[in-house]
Amino acid sequence: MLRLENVSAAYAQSPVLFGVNLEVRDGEAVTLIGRNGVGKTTLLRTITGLHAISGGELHLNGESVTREHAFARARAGLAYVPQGRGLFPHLTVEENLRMGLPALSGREGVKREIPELVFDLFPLCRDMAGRKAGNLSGGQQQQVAIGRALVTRPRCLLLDEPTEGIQPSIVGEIEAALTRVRRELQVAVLLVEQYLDFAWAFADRYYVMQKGTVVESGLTRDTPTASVQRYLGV
Ligand SMILES: Nc1ncnc2c1ncn2[C@@H]1O[C@H](COP(=O)(O)OP(=O)(O)OP(=O)(O)O)[C@@H](O)[C@H]1O
Repeated sequence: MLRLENVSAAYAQSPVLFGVNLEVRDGEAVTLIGRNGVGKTTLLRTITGLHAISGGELHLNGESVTREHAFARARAGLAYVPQGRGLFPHLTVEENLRMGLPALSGREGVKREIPELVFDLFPLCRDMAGRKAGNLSGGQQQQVAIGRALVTRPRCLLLDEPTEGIQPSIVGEIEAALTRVRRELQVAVLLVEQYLDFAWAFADRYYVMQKGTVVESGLTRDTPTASVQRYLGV
């Protein structure tokens, strides 16, 4: 589905990612963990095309998209929920959801409307359709942000710390919704997360990043969270 080979990226003359190798297979849930500042957000932005790749190769569905722009990668099935949700606070929930629709242009047989499943997974997207997104709670905004990403009918969803600043009861709802997304839509997920219990409950496999590169990977079910906690400690 998604394969990174030796991917590097930099901010001006400062390298931040060094030869990252990572794979997310069809329908798989993978979590990427690591301390603040190791390059997780930069990696997600590099995958989406929002940040320039300076070396290596990026494959989507078996084809190289290394030189494709963000819009082409979205059309090829990538969707991204950024850290802090990235909603437009002065637009309504419905207007935010509709922002995902342009990525569908040119895709044959796909109606340019919000799929019913988004309302089914996140009923607040219908119940609060006319409310300004900026007036919603953090947990509600996160649900709208995931709903907006699903509007593009992605095959691979990239999520940057969806539990950040969200109360535990809502984390459970988000986990349940994402599990349904995987099962019912066969969407693969790459989840950047600091909340290990959530990441381990959700993901099949994990990667650990340190200083801009992957230093460990494995199956979550074979690896107690205690053994990777040291990578997140101060
Ligand atoms: N716009 C930018 N310009 C210059 N350097 C940046 C920029 N954004 C991030 N960096 C630097 O790149 C490195 C990686 O940052 P990044 O945000 O990708 O890490 P992260 O692992 O996602 O951390 P966090 O969990 O805090 O978001 C850090 O050293 C950071 O200071």
